[in-house]
Amino acid sequence: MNTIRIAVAGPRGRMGVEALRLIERTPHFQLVAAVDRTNGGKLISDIDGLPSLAAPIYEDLNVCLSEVQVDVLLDLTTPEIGKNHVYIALEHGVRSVIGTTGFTEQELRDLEAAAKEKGVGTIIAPNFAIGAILMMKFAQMAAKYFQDVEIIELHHDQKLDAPSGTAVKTVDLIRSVREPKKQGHPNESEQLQGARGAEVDGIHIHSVRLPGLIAHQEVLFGGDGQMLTVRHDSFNRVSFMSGVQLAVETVMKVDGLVYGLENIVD
Ligand SMILES: NC(=O)C1=CN([C@@H]2O[C@H](COP(=O)(O)OP(=O)(O)OC[C@H]3O[C@@H](n4cnc5c(N)ncnc54)[C@H](O)[C@@H]3O)[C@@H](O)[C@H]2O)C=CC1
Ligand SMILES: O=C(O)C1=N[C@H](C(=O)O)C[C@H](O)C1
Repeated sequence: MNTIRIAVAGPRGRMGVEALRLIERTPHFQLVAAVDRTNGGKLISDIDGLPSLAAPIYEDLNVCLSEVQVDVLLDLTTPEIGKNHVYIALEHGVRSVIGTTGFTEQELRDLEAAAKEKGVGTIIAPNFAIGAILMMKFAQMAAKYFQDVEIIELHHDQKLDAPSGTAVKTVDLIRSVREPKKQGHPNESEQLQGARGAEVDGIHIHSVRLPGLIAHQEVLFGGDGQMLTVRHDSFNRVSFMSGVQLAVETVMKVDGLVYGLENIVD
C-alpha cells in the first residue's frame, strides 16, 4: 500500500493524541505536519506526552498546506475550527477526514456542493466507532417498524456541541425511513423549558453531559406493550481508531463528500 502523508489538526486533543499513536503504529501512514493553536515552529516530538514523531507544527492550516505536501488532513478540533479547515483543505485540493462534529444540515449541504465542485474527496465522520455505526444502522432498521423513538446521547462534560454529531446522524438515518410524526400526547406541554429535549420531525433528543463518561448513545423505540433499546458505548478513544484508519484509506479513493462511515463500511 502507498504511504499516505497525513496532517493532523488538533494533535494535543483527546482524539488528536490517539490519532498520532495510530499513525505511529501504521506502516503506510506518515505524519508530515500538525496544526495546533500554539507551538508553531516546534516538532510533535518536542511536546511532552506526544509520540516521538518529527513532524513540524503549524498554527495556520493555510501556511501548512502551502509548505507541506499533504495527502489527507485529519481534523479533530472544535466545531468552528473544523468548519474553516475543511474549506481551506478544499482550496488547496487536499483531501480531508473530518471527525470534528457540530455541522448543521445547511453547512453539510454547502460543503457537499463545494467538495463536488472541487472534485476533492472529503469524509465527515460523526462517529468512527464501528459499534456506533452498527447502532445507527440498527436504529434505522428498527424505525421502519417503530415510529415512536427518542434518543439519549451521553458524553463527557468537556464536549462543546449538543446534540452530538452521532445523534444528528442517527436522526438523519431514521428520517430516511420514517414519516414525520408528533410523538407523545397531542396536548403535552413543558412545565420546565427543555424537559422534552430537542425535537426533529417529532423525534426527541436528550443530551447528557457528565464527568466520567466518554461517548454513549441509546435509541429507544416504543410500541404496544414493548420497547426496543439500541445502545452503544465507547469506553475509550481507541474505539474510534479503526474507523479513523478506514476513513483515511478510503478518502484517497473517493470524490466529493461522504457523510458518515455507514456509507463505506460493508
Ligand atoms: N468522529 C468521532 O468518532 C469523534 C469525534 N469527536 C469530535 O472530535 C473533536 C475533538 O474532540 P476531542 O479530541 O475530544 O476534543 P479536545 O478538546 O480534546 O481537542 C480539540 C483540540 O483542538 C485544538 N484546537 C483548537 N483550536 C485549534 C486550532 N485553531 N488549530 C488547531 N487545533 C486547535 C485544541 O487545542 C484541542 O487540543 C470534537 O468535535 C468531537 O466532537 C470526538 C470523538 C470521536
Ligand atoms: O465529543 C466526543 O467525545 C464525541 N463526539 C462525536 C459526536 O459528537 O457524536 C462522536 C463520539 O460520540 C464522541
